[in-house]
Amino acid sequence: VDLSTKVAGLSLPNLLFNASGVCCQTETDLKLMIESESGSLITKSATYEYREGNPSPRYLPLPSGLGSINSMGLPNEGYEYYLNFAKNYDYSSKKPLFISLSGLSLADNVKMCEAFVAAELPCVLEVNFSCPNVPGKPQLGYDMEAMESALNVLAPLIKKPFGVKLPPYFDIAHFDTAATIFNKFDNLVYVTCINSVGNGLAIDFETESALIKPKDGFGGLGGLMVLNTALANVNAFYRRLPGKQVIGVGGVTSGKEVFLHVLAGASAVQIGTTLKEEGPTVFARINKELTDIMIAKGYKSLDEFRGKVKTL
Ligand SMILES: CC(C)(C)CCc1c(C(=O)O)[nH]c(=O)[nH]c1=O
Repeated sequence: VDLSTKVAGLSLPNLLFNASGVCCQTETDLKLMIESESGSLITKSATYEYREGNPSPRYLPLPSGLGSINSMGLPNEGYEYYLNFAKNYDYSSKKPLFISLSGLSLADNVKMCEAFVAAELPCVLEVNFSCPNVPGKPQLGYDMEAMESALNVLAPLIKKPFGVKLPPYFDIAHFDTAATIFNKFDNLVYVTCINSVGNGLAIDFETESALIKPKDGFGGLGGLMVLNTALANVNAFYRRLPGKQVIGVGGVTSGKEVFLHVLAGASAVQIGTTLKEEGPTVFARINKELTDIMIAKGYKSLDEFRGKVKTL
């Protein structure tokens, strides 16, 4: 990600981009990302067919201000829309394009990957493991055997370097098991941690009602409240995946959380809830805040502190 922001003599790579799902479903959204001061952009997770998604209200910032809840239901334009976008993308812009795929079955993921591989484009493919392979079964990221067998099919098919989007893990044994699986695949070159913290429930005190309509109000949690889970997942996989990279996402509201994600080991950092609430100007603000923090702390490059979180 080399869109360096030249500020105060520091020329840092621009490590910020959108969390998949936010400001990235339509060409209009994606153009806003291209025009923003983000370093990269990623598309909304694509399924084989167009999807309307769940009924609204399906996303809300929480009254507490501590985050958000969503049960979007994978609304997207269908994978051919994003394939076409990737075919027309200006790769000389130096702003890397990531394509998120979230097939409703392994067969769908295979068909979508085959189409992108056949197109031989410079975009980077990312498979969303927060999607169940079979409706009603746990999401792929929480079914270790299914995750490994999916990778046994998809990694050789994709051939080029690719990444996976992971749900948060909360058990050290799960970090160990998942990392052992990922280390079997050389072209799996990065993991993105974390997807929203699954199936939270926001209830309004006055109305005594769930806040969002789908799934009896159950939805993925994002924003500041998931920061510490995100930092743990970034650092756990940073420690366990030598030679691979970790993209951090979760809880970024300012340069401070970006700094913490990099300390935890992140090579790039995505913004979800705060981008949804503030809009694409958030990238200029947070890039400046991060630069100011580095100047205050005397750091000249991100490598000086990436992954260098201290322990007591
Ligand atoms: C949750 C799924 C609908 C299975 C995947 C898409 C997705 C959604 C969504 O489209 O509801 N929301 C998230 O916070 N993360 C996701 O990965």
